[in-house]
Amino acid sequence: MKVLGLEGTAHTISAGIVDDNRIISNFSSTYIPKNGGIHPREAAIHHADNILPVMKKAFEESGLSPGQINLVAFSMGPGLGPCLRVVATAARAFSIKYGIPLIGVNHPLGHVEIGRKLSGAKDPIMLYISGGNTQIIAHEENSYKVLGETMDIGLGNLLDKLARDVGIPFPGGPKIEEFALKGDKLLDLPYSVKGMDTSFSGIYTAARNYIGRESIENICYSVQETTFSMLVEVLERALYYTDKREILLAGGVARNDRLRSMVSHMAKSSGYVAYLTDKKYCMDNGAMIAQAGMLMYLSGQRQHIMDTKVNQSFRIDEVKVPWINSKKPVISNNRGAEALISESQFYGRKTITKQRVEKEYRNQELDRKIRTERMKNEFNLIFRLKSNGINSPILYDFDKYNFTLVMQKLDGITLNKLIRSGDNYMAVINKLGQIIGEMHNLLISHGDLNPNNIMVVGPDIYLIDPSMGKFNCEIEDMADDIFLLTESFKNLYSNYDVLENHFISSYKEKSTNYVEIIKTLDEIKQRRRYV
Ligand SMILES: C[C@@H](O)[C@H](NC(=O)OP(=O)(O)OC[C@H]1O[C@@H](n2cnc3c(N)ncnc32)[C@H](O)[C@@H]1O)C(=O)O
Ligand SMILES: [Fe+2]
Repeated sequence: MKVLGLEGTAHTISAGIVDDNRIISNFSSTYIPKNGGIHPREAAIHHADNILPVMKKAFEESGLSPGQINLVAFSMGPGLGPCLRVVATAARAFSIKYGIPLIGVNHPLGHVEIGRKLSGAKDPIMLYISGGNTQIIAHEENSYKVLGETMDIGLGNLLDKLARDVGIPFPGGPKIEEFALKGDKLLDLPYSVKGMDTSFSGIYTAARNYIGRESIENICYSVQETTFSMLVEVLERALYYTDKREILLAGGVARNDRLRSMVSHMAKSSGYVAYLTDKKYCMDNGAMIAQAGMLMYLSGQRQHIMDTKVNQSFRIDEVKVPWINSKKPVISNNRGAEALISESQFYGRKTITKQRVEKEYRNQELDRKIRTERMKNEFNLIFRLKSNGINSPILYDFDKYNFTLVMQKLDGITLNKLIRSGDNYMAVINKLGQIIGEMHNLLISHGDLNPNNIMVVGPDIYLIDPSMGKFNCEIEDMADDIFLLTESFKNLYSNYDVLENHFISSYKEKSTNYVEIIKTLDEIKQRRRYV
């Protein structure tokens, strides 16, 4: 079948035509703001002025006439309201005029589906990075799940804002990449990873403060090294948790060669296969919308014109994706997300040796800094937890030169496995709420409170790997812990709100500050992109 795709969520208006095998044509026009960021109304005017010319060009290039099209797809969201409405109106008009079906497509779905199509990836972990989004996505059952994402701005947005601060017009990413090639000094920037979530606004503020004091080349270099390392780290964690073997890099920022090489390097050294979307189709384009629309249509999805209302906060996890057959995750035990784990013995006791190995893909100075901090932090926080009566493995040895910790081997099952096995876990959830409440009363946050870091050992619950946690933590850190845990319930269990409610109610029994913490939790949920 032949599908016309129309895209215009933000800066670019584009028309693309695909068939079952290939991209037949694609044509775009990008709005460049005269000053400042994208102005939604001006962008919409640009799109309205240019939608017919780009469609005409796409048809000319394809050699097809509009009457030969079988389906028209358009990006229904997320994006800027006025821009979305221009595209939706054009798509509806085309559908009515030529009497063909109309389908509204989720924009991020377009990015990942064109990437899969062009690269041949089947069931990858996807790192989707654009101006508006930064997400780690994986398919499970009937939809794509967002395993982690930015807690504030998209990485592309950071790059565009930083570029604008030094007088570079949109899109800033490519120019930042050029400058970064000439930088070599790593400036100190916050490294903001929590579980599989990231945040970029603190990095933007810190980077902006270097303007005028450090060279623009070194600022760009440091921003890229830091943010890309964060993303490859969360990508690696996602691969570990899901046990998928393929990686797909998509979205506008995926054009960046340094990022591409870091992802390829990580994949190669860990035995994964990296698929990188063809650079030509990383930025917003009509072909990607056509491709996603075609898959939706072929899987039997139909929309009446009344169902095609634009949705500025449309999320990829709301779409049904039955065309992928993803395997059930199997968690491997011998390789942690960021460390080698081996069974060992310490004076006759069964132990685990955890070594944080060098990550060759990232800047070596940054790598040593992260590994040292994480290892020390894990040691200190486990010690604090245990001395306050919260179960955590006994520590036997610490070798800072080899980045190694030796700790008690726990004979138990992770909460992740327990929930997936369907065994009775409600009592565990209740108890966990109390433990986390007590931990927060001690002003300790865990930093990566996901069900893989919670071990159930007989009647007891143990917390493992608090290496990203904090002592003397803030309310925000505590709320982040709860956010991370309850979000991961969503990916584990369809009745996740039951788990969440049980957890929160037992947490409230113990926490002395829960009113403020829950208030902050609600703010975090609101702050999340496109919620
Ligand atoms: C909702 C939708 O409008 C939005 N689209 C979007 O942000 O445009 P996209 O084309 O996917 O990505 C553009 C971003 O990609 C960045 N970019 C382009 N080339 C780059 C490069 N070589 N290095 C780094 N960033 C680059 C740009 O600076 C810009 O921030 C999205 O996908 O979230
Ligand atoms: Fe995009």
